[in-house]
Amino acid sequence: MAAATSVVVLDRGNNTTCTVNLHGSTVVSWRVNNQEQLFVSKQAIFDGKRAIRGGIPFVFPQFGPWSYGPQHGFARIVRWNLEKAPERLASGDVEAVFSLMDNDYTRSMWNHPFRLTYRLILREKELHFNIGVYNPSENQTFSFNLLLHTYFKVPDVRRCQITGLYGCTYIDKTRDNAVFREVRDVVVISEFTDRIYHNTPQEHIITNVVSGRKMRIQKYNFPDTDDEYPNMICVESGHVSSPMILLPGTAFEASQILQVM
Ligand SMILES: O=P(O)(O)OC[C@H]1O[C@H](O)[C@H](O)[C@@H](O)[C@@H]1O
Repeated sequence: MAAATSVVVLDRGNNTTCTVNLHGSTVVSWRVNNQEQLFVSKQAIFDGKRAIRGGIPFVFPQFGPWSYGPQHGFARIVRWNLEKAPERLASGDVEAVFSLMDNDYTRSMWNHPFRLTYRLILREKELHFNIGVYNPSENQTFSFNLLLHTYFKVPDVRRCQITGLYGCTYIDKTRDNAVFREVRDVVVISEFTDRIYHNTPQEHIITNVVSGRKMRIQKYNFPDTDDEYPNMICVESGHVSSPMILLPGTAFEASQILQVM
């Protein structure tokens, strides 16, 4: 188990909490009225080294296998800083900010200065994620992938439907990365599925998550959606099918809102 000091809890009251492990700034729990919304594998290892299997791992600067470092990059396996401890806003919502900068370890794989900020706001039935990527270099451009690898807890993935994928092309990783076009208005998952959908709209709804409710995903600057199966459902907002290029001295922002409906 990670040391207590590695875990930051945003507590909105009414048994609505969000727990973040500083290892990877991984959201490991989001409870709404005491109902856990996220899946964490029973086999998840909290050794401060490996990626936490479940919750919301932060994928940066690479999505997928990487010749210079670990799969899905380093952000999910390094310790982040708590930039701003959880604080109650006037609205009653609770905000916390996490950050990560380059160091010798990140430079050994990816030789760029960078600064990531990850701002979370816990509302009554929502969790907001605001990500900033900054390139402080004076002359070097870098490119990256970014993805929030969200594992939703579901009673039975075969009963979930996902909206917002109609007409999108996708890469099917279970079929040698062949490219198809989605023809269904709502996608149901009846077998192991691992796909990247391109240019997805800003909103998806997943039906039949915990307590038979719906989950709304709204996203900004995340043009891709990845989904996956066994006894949970991963619907991930990402910028992965083409690299995001960041010029010196500029910043990129992306955000996601999860809402229990
Ligand atoms: O096992 P991990 O490195 O955490 O990756 C978990 C999964 O991430 C993404 O969803 C990929 O599309 C999958 O192919 C991969 O299995």
